[in-house]
Amino acid sequence: MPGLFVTLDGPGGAGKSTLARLLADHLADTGYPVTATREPSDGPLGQVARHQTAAYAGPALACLVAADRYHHLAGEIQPALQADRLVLCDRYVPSSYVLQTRDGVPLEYVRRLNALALRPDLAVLVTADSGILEERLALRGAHSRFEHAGSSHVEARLYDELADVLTEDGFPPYRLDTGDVPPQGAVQAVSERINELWSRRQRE
Ligand SMILES: Nc1ncnc2c1ncn2[C@@H]1O[C@H](COP(=O)(O)OP(=O)(O)O)[C@@H](O)[C@H]1O
Ligand SMILES: Cc1cn([C@H]2C[C@H](O)[C@@H](COP(=O)(O)OP(=O)(O)O)O2)c(=O)[nH]c1=O
Repeated sequence: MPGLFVTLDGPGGAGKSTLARLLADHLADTGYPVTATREPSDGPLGQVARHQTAAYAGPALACLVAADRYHHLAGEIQPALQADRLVLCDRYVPSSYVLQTRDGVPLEYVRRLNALALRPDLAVLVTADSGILEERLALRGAHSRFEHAGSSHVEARLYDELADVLTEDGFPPYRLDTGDVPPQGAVQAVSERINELWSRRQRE
């Protein structure tokens, strides 16, 4: 697959959406053909998955998110990569490994459900100390039933516990701790990695 596929995952409050927005702007300003997107997608299935986490749970939410993901891949991500674009996706399969297992779905089922999803060229794990995450979430406010007091600790720990499985399945986490790195520092760190991968890809 041409282009470059970069995903951002991590616990709520880690700074994924902030980084995704600033990184997309920075890369576009430096001349990259950027397609910025997110999961759940902005399509009809994604809208339900994003806004109705109170109504959908367990295997139903796992399947809904996976169906949205395959549709998003076929309709937006893969065409952009075919056009040699840099695709930046806020949340992808690693979020399902963590959120769906937290929601009671067996890990093996989540792995099977996502087995056909394209593997990214770079899977960034945006994270921070759980105390910092809790403070940020308290300030920003919760976006879903997955975000509540104490949730950051569980989520951050699960990303760490699943690091080996994620690596084995094609999502080796490139860890970025935003605890003591301001947003512009995070942009700098990820764009350096992207520059390396993009130059290598252009030489292939
Ligand atoms: N690198 C950072 N350093 C300090 N605060 C940050 C950083 N990145 C994001 N924030 C703040 O943390 C809060 C959560 O960020 P957000 O991007 O919404 O996280 P996520 O998308 O991972 O849930 C926001 O108030 C944001 O301004
Ligand atoms: C990507 C993804 C999202 N979701 C659900 C739970 C999330 O809380 C919800 C919305 O994503 P989220 O990133 O928390 O939304 P926001 O950008 O508003 O912070 O979608 C899953 O259950 N599994 C997934 O793999």
